[in-house]
Amino acid sequence: MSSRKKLIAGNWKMNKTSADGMALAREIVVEVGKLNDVEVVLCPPFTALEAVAKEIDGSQVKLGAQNMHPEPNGAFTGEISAPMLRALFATHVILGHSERRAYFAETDAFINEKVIAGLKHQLRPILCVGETLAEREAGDTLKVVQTQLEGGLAGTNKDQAASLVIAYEPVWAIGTGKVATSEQAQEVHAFIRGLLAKLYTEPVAQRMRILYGGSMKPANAAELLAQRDIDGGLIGGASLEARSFVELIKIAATAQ
Ligand SMILES: O=C(CO)COP(=O)(O)O
Repeated sequence: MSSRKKLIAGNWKMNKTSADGMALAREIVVEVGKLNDVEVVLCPPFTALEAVAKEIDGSQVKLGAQNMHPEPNGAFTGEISAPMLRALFATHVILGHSERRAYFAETDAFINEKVIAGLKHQLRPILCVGETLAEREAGDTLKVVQTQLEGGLAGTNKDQAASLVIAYEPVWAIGTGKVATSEQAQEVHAFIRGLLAKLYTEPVAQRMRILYGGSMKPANAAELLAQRDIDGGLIGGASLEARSFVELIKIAATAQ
């Protein structure tokens, strides 16, 4: 049993207009907006942030973005900064998602700049790490995760660690319906916690949340969330409908 409160974050990716996002957020707030046993974060696309912020106002549900630029402002056409997100009452930001790494060539060094900037502006980064299928089959899973984690967290200290969330998302399990087994996930989560203990300290690492992401849904959530080092989920597909997302939140609320 752990004292860490479970966290369920919905990564809507490039889905939902602001009107659709409002409707979804409203349903979620009605169902779980007062729940205290689990932390809930909605991460809509930038264009729906303001509308969703209004819907969740006054509830326990929190707001996150899916990406940001490390600079606070300037000539970076098409980008969004940490102060802009803070102005819309975002508290979290997903950084280093495998889709950003794969399709937008984000490197660990660039992701690290974003992590540092997010912390500087009082945003909680949800740093994503995870191996591809080829890397897993080559036996490189832990090496890849270590490189991404140490690269992404470079220059952070143990006081900042309290604001950080880590998400282990094996690339081969994202959007594929192929969920990692609870043993596969727990092995990597325990490894990550060990690395966090080395980077910060053991007590700090014990307080940090490590989420699992990759085809998590109501049918497989209870077993994953029962693992000692799995502290919640970063949910893609199953966060796009109120019914499955609310069910996941309720499962997390009762998981030990
Ligand atoms: O990438 C994910 C969350 O960030 C996981 O996506 P799926 O839940 O659709 O597999």
